Amino acid sequence: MRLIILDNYNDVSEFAAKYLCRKLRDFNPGPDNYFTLGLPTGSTPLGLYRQLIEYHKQGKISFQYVRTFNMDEYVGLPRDHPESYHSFMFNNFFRHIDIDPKNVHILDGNATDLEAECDAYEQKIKDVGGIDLFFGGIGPDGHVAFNEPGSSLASRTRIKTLAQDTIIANARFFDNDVTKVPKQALTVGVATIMDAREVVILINGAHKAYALHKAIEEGTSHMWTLSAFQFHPKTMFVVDEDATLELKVKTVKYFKGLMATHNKLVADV
Ligand SMILES: N[C@@H]1[C@@H](O)[C@H](O)[C@@H](COP(=O)(O)O)O[C@@H]1O
Repeated sequence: MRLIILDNYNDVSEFAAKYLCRKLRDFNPGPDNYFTLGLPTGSTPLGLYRQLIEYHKQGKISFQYVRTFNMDEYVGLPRDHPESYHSFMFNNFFRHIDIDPKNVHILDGNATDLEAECDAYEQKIKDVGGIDLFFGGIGPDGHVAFNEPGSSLASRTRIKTLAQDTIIANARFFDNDVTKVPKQALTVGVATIMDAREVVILINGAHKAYALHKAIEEGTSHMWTLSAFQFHPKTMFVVDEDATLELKVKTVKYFKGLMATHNKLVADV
């Protein structure tokens, strides 16, 4: 595991954006060599998306040969609803870069057969050879995508009923009215993300500090689904200072001591 501790949210976003630039440069995508990216929604990745749009404008990054798979989507929310994850992704990212919309994959929460939709999504990921890099965020209860506490760590893409904590947390996007938040979502499973060749989780804010502690300083538990990544060979957490408030001083000191090495990951961007 890598734990990158940065001063604030802007630095987290910039580090993540530079990391992807470097990754793509090294991968050198082309018509016969697409890079497959897993993407989250939520307020956390907004800074990353803004920074990537900026790098795209500066000609530092192209998404022409990138295909994407999003983590999740609400069930029953019209696709053009401003809070659907379809709208979120196109408004905040895809519309501003050179990705071909046919290379964008987002679960359809209005499919007539939701289970078939989930199975087809897993299959599509397999068919393209898996995900090279999955970016993720977390909820304050340590959920990743919509893998709520108690989700199987072997879970695959499926329908999930949202936990009350998540409904309350996401009410801010629905006029602060919990009754307007959809109660179900389609989500990739923990195992779907575990299959990615690399996972990068962005975490900021004191409200997520306890989840980070549970994820990395204690045992693996399905009550903190983020902790599953202790078994992933290549996971990186990029976090701000506030998110480390519940960590041991020893943990923080150790990883801060590695910053010179970590900075090399984003050098020359
Ligand atoms: N399904 C999404 C998660 O993928 C996301 O990580 C989480 C955190 O959102 P935020 O970044 O706004 O705190 O929100 C939702 O529950």
